[in-house]
Amino acid sequence: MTATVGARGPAAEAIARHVPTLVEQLVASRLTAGDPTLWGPAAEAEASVRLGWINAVGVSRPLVDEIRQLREELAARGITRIVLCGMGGSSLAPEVITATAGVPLVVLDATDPHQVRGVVEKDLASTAVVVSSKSGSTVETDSQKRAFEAAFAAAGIDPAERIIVVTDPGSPLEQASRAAGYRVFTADPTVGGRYSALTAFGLVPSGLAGADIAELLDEADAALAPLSIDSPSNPGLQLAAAIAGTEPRRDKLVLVADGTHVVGLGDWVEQLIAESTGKDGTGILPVVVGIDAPELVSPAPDVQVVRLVADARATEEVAEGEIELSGSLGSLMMTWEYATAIAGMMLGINPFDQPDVESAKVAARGLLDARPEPVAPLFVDGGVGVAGPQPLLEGATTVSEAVDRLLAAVPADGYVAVQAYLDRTAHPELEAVRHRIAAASGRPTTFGWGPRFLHSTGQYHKGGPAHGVFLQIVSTAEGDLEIADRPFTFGQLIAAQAAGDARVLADHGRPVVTLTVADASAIAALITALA
Ligand SMILES: O=P(O)(O)OC[C@H]1O[C@H](O)[C@H](O)[C@@H](O)[C@@H]1O
Repeated sequence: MTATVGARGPAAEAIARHVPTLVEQLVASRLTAGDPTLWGPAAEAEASVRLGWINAVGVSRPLVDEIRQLREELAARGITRIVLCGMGGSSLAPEVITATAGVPLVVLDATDPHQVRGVVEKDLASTAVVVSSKSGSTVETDSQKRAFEAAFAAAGIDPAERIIVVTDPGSPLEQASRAAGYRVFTADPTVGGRYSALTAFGLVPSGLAGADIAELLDEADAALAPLSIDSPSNPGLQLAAAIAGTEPRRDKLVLVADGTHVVGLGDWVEQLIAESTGKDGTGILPVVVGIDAPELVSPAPDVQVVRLVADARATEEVAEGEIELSGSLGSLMMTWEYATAIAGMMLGINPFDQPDVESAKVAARGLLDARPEPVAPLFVDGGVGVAGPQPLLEGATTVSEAVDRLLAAVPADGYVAVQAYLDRTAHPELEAVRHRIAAASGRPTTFGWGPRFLHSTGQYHKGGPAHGVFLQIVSTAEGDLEIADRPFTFGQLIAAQAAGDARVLADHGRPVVTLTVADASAIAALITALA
């Protein structure tokens, strides 16, 4: 089932206006041929080493058998639980692939000490760990790997029998892993992280967990021909025009699963779109919502709804102003990758870099080195510490007053970002905050778990238009976890990540309010205060 795009209203007009030009400029065939000039001279050097994803299906085929053999080998040794350590592009695709296939994969893309401990201290005897990092230097992934090495060693298990590494050739992780005797898969370095779904990064953990990766590649393969032709029927051109070509531009892309068999595609699309387009003060903000979201009730003029539906029949009845999308998972992944690259061209940005992600990493590193005393909250309400810029919070004495002040600061074309640096497996109830804030603010609201979102919407928040306001929720819960041979703990790392990102956002002139909770009762008080 190749991808089908339907649209009504401004998105349909955008398709009618832009697709003929894209066809005339031979954009689809030039992209398929790997033409690095599509994004202008400033992006050419990078684009020339970032288009490997177009050939990923063919390049990845030999992996299918290798991964199947390894899965059988592991199963023969009684290893049935697969954990994936990785951030952003190194974990979001396997999460969708395995959830859609209905096979279990434990994704650890966290630094919260409780969440890490919950994964690392469980069922070690039957566990193998995939450590995925293109760069091989991502601090979260390195720390997770160290936690597993220590846990295996403490349990008398040889880590070399359990740790499988996916990385780019020549990375520091490759060198260290080969020296340690780990099984290593290398991937094509001309594929950036968020475009790596159909490379070893998407396939190794998914295949080991039991997903049918041969079928996934078949689906993507079938999508290639329609995506490569210079024709008005090309779904990649249609989707690019619909998400980047509305006038005036609807730059908040609200993604809702409504009948699709694909589970969690929104989170993967979120990274692809936010990191690819959110830069140079422009971009498209992906907002992942549930079916009952306030954003869907009467969408604001700057909101473009994308409904992920079951099949093309549903697209015959596209709701006014919406885009509908259906297709197999493999075809949807290829289609979004094409559409994002083409949308980047239409927006005049380089869709293959992420210039503002680094700033938060640098700030976190600085805080870990300097270890400043924690800043005292302005006040505490119901066990929740409240901090934020003085003029904004002047006179506020409760959590709900502070949040009201923050929401009052959202510009007419702005958005709210809720960022929770907590154990997402233990506190899924926090996600309800998104709905309440969206309803209260009347503006699109994103919800991200930290540090996971730093590798996704984090780029847009700092590099996109300056119209976001930020609500951080951080924890000072007890029960930290050491990281072997590192001068900081998981608790110190996540605290520095939150404080570092808040600092960079504030430096960019974005208002940030930070709510600090120490235990479950403070979390409950916070949720009540936001009701
Ligand atoms: O795979 P890694 O090198 O560990 O990178 C993981 C993530 O790191 C950064 O945040 C990048 O901005 C992401 O695009 C990438 O997916």
